Amino acid sequence: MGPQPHISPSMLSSDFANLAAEAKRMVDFGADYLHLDGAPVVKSLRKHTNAFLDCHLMVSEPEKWVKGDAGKLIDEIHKSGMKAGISVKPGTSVDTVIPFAGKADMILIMTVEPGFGGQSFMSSMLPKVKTLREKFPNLDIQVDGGLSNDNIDVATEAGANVIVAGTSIFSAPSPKDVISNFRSFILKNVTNK
Ligand SMILES: O=C(CO)[C@@H](O)[C@H](O)COP(=O)(O)O
Repeated sequence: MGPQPHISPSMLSSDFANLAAEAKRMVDFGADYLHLDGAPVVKSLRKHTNAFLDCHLMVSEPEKWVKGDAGKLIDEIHKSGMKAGISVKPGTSVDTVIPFAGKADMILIMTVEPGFGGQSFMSSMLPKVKTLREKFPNLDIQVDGGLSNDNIDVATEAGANVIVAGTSIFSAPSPKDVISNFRSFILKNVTNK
């Protein structure tokens, strides 16, 4: 059996004035993780929802600011009791994260330029996912940006098992159905492949 499904609604698309309630609603709909951009949001949410907040500290673009020492940074994050992930933006080659994939708990392949929700999914990023999945059959591989029922098939066929989605979940008539659909594609194309 391969990596388990993890659906992670992006709270960037939630009602910020009711963040804790929104988070609880997503968990009730079946979310496994909550995706939060920015430390202040994490801090505020922790006050209310400690029980189900699974925190990954994502190291973005490691080669640009850690100068090749992302491995040490991952060790420090682990020592502090958190999981550590690494993310790569669309313009960055997947080769930059391969050296750290055995150490990191998760690799995030951005499928939009980071910044805001509602952008179009970049299918041209899927070869990066495929490369990682071929090399690391048990790795948690996350995709983030423009994910919806229209592209969950190709994203999971490439090997993604952690799905971040804002617009498609929060604007759906039934967020629960979207989360459940994402999960069934991951199970079929990754976990039970
Ligand atoms: O961090 C980001 C964008 O920078 C994402 O987490 C978005 O929030 C995803 O939103 P959708 O593309 O699913 O609307």
